[in-house]
Amino acid sequence: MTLPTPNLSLNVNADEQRIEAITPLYQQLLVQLGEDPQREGLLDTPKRAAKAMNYLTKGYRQTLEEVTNGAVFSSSADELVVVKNIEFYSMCEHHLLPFIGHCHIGYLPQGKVLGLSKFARIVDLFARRLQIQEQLTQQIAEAVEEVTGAAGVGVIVEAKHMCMMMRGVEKQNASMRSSVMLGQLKSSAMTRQEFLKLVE
Ligand SMILES: Nc1nc2c(ncn2[C@@H]2O[C@H](COP(=O)(O)OP(=O)(O)OP(=O)(O)O)[C@@H](O)[C@H]2O)c(=O)[nH]1
Ligand SMILES: [Zn+2]
Repeated sequence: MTLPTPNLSLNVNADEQRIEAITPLYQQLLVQLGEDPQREGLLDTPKRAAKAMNYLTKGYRQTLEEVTNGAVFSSSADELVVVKNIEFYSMCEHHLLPFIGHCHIGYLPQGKVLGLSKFARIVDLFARRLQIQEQLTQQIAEAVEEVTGAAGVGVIVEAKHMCMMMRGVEKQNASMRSSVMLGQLKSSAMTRQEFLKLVE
């Protein structure tokens, strides 16, 4: 029996086509920066940069269904579950510079739990796009709520933004913390406190 692989090859072709289209744009960028794209060290740079950018935005080409892959299990657990310190790398949509940090996710299951690794996959699904931190936080929370049907979801994201460190105000120690609380984590101060204490 032959295994069906049409989707995979379609994706590979789409990636290759995108990289091919982006490569000359990076070549132009090098020229505009005053560089010589023909010098030895830069010969493969436009293609490498295009590949890197394709990877860093791969979340646009994935869906929640794909990344969670049906790993939702029946469970009678109904106490707060917390996954802490999920690191991520994202790209600020204003400057196309990285922002880097970690994310804590808590949820109150009601009949269903999600496979542990899938929380990290959900974070990357949205982090691997052009983002602002507040939207990233909101999208992660809504996705966890959608997949688990949880009675409450809390997400905290803490990150350092290269656009604020390498340029602009050049502050090296400032970090940004954003949170989104849904359902019982929003309505019950006690549950929210429990979540905040667990991720301290
Ligand atoms: N709220 C929020 N702001 C962000 C995020 N990433 C970058 N920014 C900010 O977006 C703003 C864009 O401001 P502009 O004045 O249009 O751009 P700019 O001249 O490059 O700003 P400076 O960084 O102050 O030099 C800046 O204040 C950035 O710090 C984010 O994830 N969330
Ligand atoms: Zn920025």
